[in-house]
Amino acid sequence: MRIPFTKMQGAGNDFVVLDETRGRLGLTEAHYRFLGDRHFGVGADQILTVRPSPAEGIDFEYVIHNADGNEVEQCGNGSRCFARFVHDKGLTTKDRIRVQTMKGVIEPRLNADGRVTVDMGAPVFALADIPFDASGLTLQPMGAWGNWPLAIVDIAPAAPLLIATVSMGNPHAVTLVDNVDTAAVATLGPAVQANPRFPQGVNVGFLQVVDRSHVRLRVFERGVGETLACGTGACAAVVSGVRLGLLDARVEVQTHGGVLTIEWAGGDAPVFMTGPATTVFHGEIDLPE
Ligand SMILES: N[C@H](CCC[C@H](N)C(=O)O)C(=O)O
Repeated sequence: MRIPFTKMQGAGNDFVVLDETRGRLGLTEAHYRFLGDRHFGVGADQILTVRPSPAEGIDFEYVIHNADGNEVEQCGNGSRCFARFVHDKGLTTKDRIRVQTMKGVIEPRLNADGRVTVDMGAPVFALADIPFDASGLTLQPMGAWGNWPLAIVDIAPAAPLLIATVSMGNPHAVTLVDNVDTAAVATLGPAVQANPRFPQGVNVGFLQVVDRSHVRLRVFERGVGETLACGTGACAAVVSGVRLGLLDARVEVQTHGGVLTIEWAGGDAPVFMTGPATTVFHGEIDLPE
């Protein structure tokens, strides 16, 4: 079956975008893996599928699959590209779009400067909702780490790693590093992901605080590996930094793929993410049977 697609990227996090507003394509997990494959398919970190409104007051549904073929709850950079896609394709004339994802409703807004701002909803900290299995762990105030539970996860090589866990709809573990350029992303990322205390896996963020309104971030993403940027990861990192008393309410996040601006007023306030959304090319591809 030959299908049309649009290749997009947001701060270097790249996507294949599919339009199912006029009917389902009936893709399998293997098809999503093929589309994400950088050698045998198109190549992307995630595959985003746009579907019609599922309910009154919602404009679209948006389904996200990682390159490994698994469906996931949320994608921040993808939500900006989704908004650019439906607007540029004439599927909506709205600049503020309400869209249902697996884990809630988010609201991207197209700005005059070409960037997109997304209300990503409020962060979730309850460990069971990450989910993180804290059984047998002693969670206690960790001095400078503030007075909120921090998971100490014994990660080989035999060194307890301090991480902050938070959900933006999808699971995140954030750890502080002195310099993202020398952080052991390729080894610690998979090690944290493999830890059985994350029963649904986890995106692992490596956060370097430059000052109270500027950070650098690398993320080893669930289902992909390290990406050039991770939108929900940037949200999770800034939220963790604010809760640790290290960051102000508006932070510029420098990633390998570009800059994201994250704003969070604390508590139950929603997290706002602003960043680029770029169409790279349109194409067609024959899917393997
Ligand atoms: N890998 C993530 C999904 C994509 C997140 C990322 N690309 C973003 O921009 O938020 C997960 O499995 O939860």
